[in-house]
Amino acid sequence: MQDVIRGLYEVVQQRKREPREGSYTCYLFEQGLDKILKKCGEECSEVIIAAKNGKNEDTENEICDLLYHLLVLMAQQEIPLEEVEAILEQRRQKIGNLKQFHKVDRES
Ligand SMILES: N=c1c2ncn([C@@H]3O[C@H](COP(=O)(O)OP(=O)(O)OP(=O)(O)O)[C@@H](O)[C@H]3O)c2ncn1[C@@H]1O[C@H](COP(=O)(O)O)[C@@H](O)[C@H]1O
Repeated sequence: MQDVIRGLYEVVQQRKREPREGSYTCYLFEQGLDKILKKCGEECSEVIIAAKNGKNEDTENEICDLLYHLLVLMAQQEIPLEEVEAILEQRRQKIGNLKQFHKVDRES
C-alpha cells in the first residue's frame, strides 16, 4: 500500500511540475484549489454513500478516488508525503488514546 501511494504521489507531483496534455491531474492543478477541494468533498460523500449501500467493491473504488484526490491536494499545498507518514507513525505508536481523543473532540 505504502509503495503504491508513494508511486502515485510521485506521478501527481510530476504532473504538477510538467503539465501534460490529456492529464486529469494537470486539469485539476489548472482549475486550482477550490476545484480540488470540491472533488475531495464529493469523493468523500461517495465513500459514505457506497459504504451505506454495503457493496464493498464500490466502496473500495470510491476510497481509491478519495485517496487520489487527497494526494492531489497534498501536492497542491506542497505537503510532503513523509510529513503525513510521520504523523501516522507517531499515532501508531500510541495506544489506548480513547480518553485523549474525546478530550480533543470536546475542545474543538
Ligand atoms: N488514480 C487516479 C485517479 N483516480 C480517480 N481519477 C479521476 O478522478 C475522476 C473522478 O471521477 P468523477 O466522475 O467524480 O469526475 P469527472 O466527472 O471525471 O471530473 P470533474 O469534471 O468532476 O472534475 C475521474 O475522471 C477519474 O479518472 C484519477 N485520475 C488519475 N489517477 C492516476 O493519476 C496518474 C496520472 O493520471 P493523469 O494525470 O490522467 O495522467 C495515473 O497514474 C492515474 O492512474
